[in-house]
This record gives sequence, structure tokens and C-alpha cells, in this order.
Amino acid sequence: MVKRKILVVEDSVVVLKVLNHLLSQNPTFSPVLCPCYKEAEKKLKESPGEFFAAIVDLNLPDAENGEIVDLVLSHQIPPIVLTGNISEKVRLNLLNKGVLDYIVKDNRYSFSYVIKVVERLVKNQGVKILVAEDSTTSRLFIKILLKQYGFEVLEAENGQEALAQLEADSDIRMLITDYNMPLVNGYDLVRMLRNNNRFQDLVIIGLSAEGDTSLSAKFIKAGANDFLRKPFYHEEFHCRVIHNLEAQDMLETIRNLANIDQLTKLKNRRHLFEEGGQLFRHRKADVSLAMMDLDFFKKVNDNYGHVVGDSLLELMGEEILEAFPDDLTCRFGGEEFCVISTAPVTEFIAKVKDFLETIRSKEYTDAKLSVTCSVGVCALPMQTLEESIQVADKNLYEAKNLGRDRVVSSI
Ligand SMILES: Nc1nc2c(ncn2[C@@H]2O[C@H](COP(=O)(O)OP(=O)(O)OP(=O)(O)O)[C@@H](O)[C@H]2O)c(=O)[nH]1
Repeated sequence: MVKRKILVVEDSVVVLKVLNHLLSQNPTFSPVLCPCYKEAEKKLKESPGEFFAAIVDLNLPDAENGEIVDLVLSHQIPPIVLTGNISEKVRLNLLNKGVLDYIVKDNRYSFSYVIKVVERLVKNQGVKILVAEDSTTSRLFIKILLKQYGFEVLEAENGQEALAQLEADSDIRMLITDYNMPLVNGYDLVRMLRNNNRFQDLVIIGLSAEGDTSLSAKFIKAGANDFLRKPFYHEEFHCRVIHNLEAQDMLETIRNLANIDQLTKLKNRRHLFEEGGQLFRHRKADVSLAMMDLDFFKKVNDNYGHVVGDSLLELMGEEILEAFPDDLTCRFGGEEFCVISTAPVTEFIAKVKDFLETIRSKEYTDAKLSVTCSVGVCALPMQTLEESIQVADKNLYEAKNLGRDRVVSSI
């Protein structure tokens, strides 16, 4: 497990204790506590380059004017600032320096918020954001803001380039786009993306110039999630980026709950009929389908109990995901699984045979169970998913009757 050192500099013993307690609840955080500037300076010297983030009190007894912020920033560590109160001048000064956030210690929720900011920083690592903007200065400004928060930033100078990058890299989670760009403008880019199913989950934030009130509405109507009116301030920018990513995370969780079988982590039957049905409807070449059923699974439950039965199913889920990483893998029900593949038929059947060999050669769970599986494959050019399942099911039945632990296929 990757441990992340968090430097906490705070002169109040109580606040230090609270932050230590909250940070320690996350097993990946390793808080390093300092009661004063001097101690922080020492810790930073002792472990150069080791701190992931810092939570610092703006006014310390031995550094009353926020010197701790400059110290932490000089070590390239993103600081979150704690303060008793804050004037507009200090707020702007802190944000301009590049602090992640500032938090006024006026209630107990303030500290939970601090932890949320650090956790978000962890989550942002590796999150790819594409900035489409033809002005180099503006692009650089946005890039710096995003980098402060740990995002990975990609850049495009126009809408066409942005489209090409999004098509080539499915890991891009957010697009921030200007309106005025050569070749394809921001508005057309959003419309093109929203007309493509593949980009339905991409978070899109439009940038609109000051004074142009109709543009923001236009962006939203075209399918953007949000917009920012230029010039914007760091704080608003970060809030919007993070709120939209959190909404996207929530959507993903809900979608996973609806599509994934919680025991085996394979796709569930509902998803199979939705996604598998589409594979058949839009087929260009081979679509093969395998129905796989564990042999004598009832005996596992009868002899070792349902808990062992469940963990065997869980392990089978892992084996299936490993054996068929590029295919649609589902739990059809009970101890029956379904795999749909668009690989060439012979290649797919060879993979199914390898899978049977793998599980035959291992022992599973603490009870060291030997497991075999029977498989029926349909690789005929069937018109629908339902027809293909029927053929595969018939072959599965035959595989069971022929003595189990084998593949029967119709090619
Ligand atoms: N532990 C556990 N058992 C399940 C689950 N779903 C279905 N089962 C059990 O799986 C067993 C399936 O038994 P059968 O349909 O008779 O099949 P089998 O014993 O595998 O025999 P063959 O398929 O003929 O080789 C039943 O006892 C179900 O109760 C589950 O989620 N967890």
C-alpha cells in the first residue's frame, strides 16, 4: 500500500490531535506532526521530496506572518492553509501563491473538509483533463491551476485536435473548452461529442467570455455539464472542476451497482442483455458466446456451506476476468457464467479450453477445492443474443451429459 506523508504544522495541541485522528482513519495517510515553524523546517530537511501535501496553520508563534506557506511551497509541496479568520487581501495573496485551499477554523466540520481536500488530491492523481483553447496564455494558466491539484493535463489548440485526442485516449475524463477556436469551435465540439455514445460520461466545462451571457446557455444546451465565465478566479475554477468530477464519480458508482454482480465482480445479467444485444445488432464479424456452468457446485454448498460456495464463486469471477480480459464476461445466474467474444472463433474456443485447464489445475478456497466446469459454445452466425444463448445452452446440456469438464461447440 502506498503511504502518503502529510505534514501538519499547527500550534494548537487540540487541533493537531483532531487532524492526526482524522488523517489516521485513512490507512494510506501517514501524518507528520509539527507544533511550530522550526520543527517543520527540520522535518522537511530530514525527508526531502517525501511529503505528498501539507496542512499548515497560517499564524504560528515562531512565524506569525504566514512564512510557513512559502516554506512548504519552496519544497514543491501543495499546502492547505488553516486560519482563524481571513481578510480579502490575505485570501487573494494565498490563492496567488498557489495554495490548494484555505479553511477557516470556525467549526468542527472545517477539519473534515481539510481531509476531503487531501483525499481529493489523491484521487486526482492520474485523472486526465484535456484543455482545448487556442490562446497559449490562457491554456497555460488553466494548465497551472489543474496541475496544482495533481491532475494530468493534455492540451489542444483547436476543436479538431481535441476531438482527435479524445478519440485516441479513452482515459480522458474531462474536457475544458473555449468557444472561439479555429477549425472546430467549442460549441460544435460539444455537440459532436454528445452525439457520440462513447463520450456520454465525459465531463465538459465550457469557457465563455465576459459579457456573452448567451454563450453559457448555448454550451449547456449542447450538452456541457458546466461553464465558466472568463476571467475566473482559482477558487471557483477548482470548485467547479471538483464538483463535476464528484458528480461523475457518483454516476459511475450508480452505474456499477446497476451493472456489476457484487459477488463475482463480473457484469450482471441486465448488463449482458443490454451490451450483448448491441454486440449482436452491430456485428461486423464473428460473435461467439459461451455458457459456462461449474460442475457439481451444489455439493460444495452441501459439504462446506454457503460461505465457501460464495468464495468459490468470487474466485471464479477473478479467473474469468483474467482469462477473458477483452470479452464481455457476465454472471448469468447462480454458478452459470456467460462470455461473449468478438475474437476469431478458433482463438476464442482455444481460450475457453485454456480456462478449463487453468481451473482444473488449481485448488480453491481454504477448503482446497478442485473445480471443473462444463461449457457450451455457439459460434454460429446467429441473428440475436437470445438465439445464441439457446444454442450455447443446448451445447452446455450436452457437455454435462457427456460427463462434464469439457467444451461442446457449434461452429
Ligand atoms: N453459495 C452460493 N450458492 C449458490 C448461489 N447461487 C446458486 N447457488 C447454488 O448453486 C447450486 C446449483 O446446483 P445445481 O443447479 O443442482 O447444479 P450443480 O450442483 O452445479 O450440478 P451440475 O450443474 O449438474 O454439474 C444450487 O445449490 C444453488 O443453491 C450463490 O450465489 N452462492
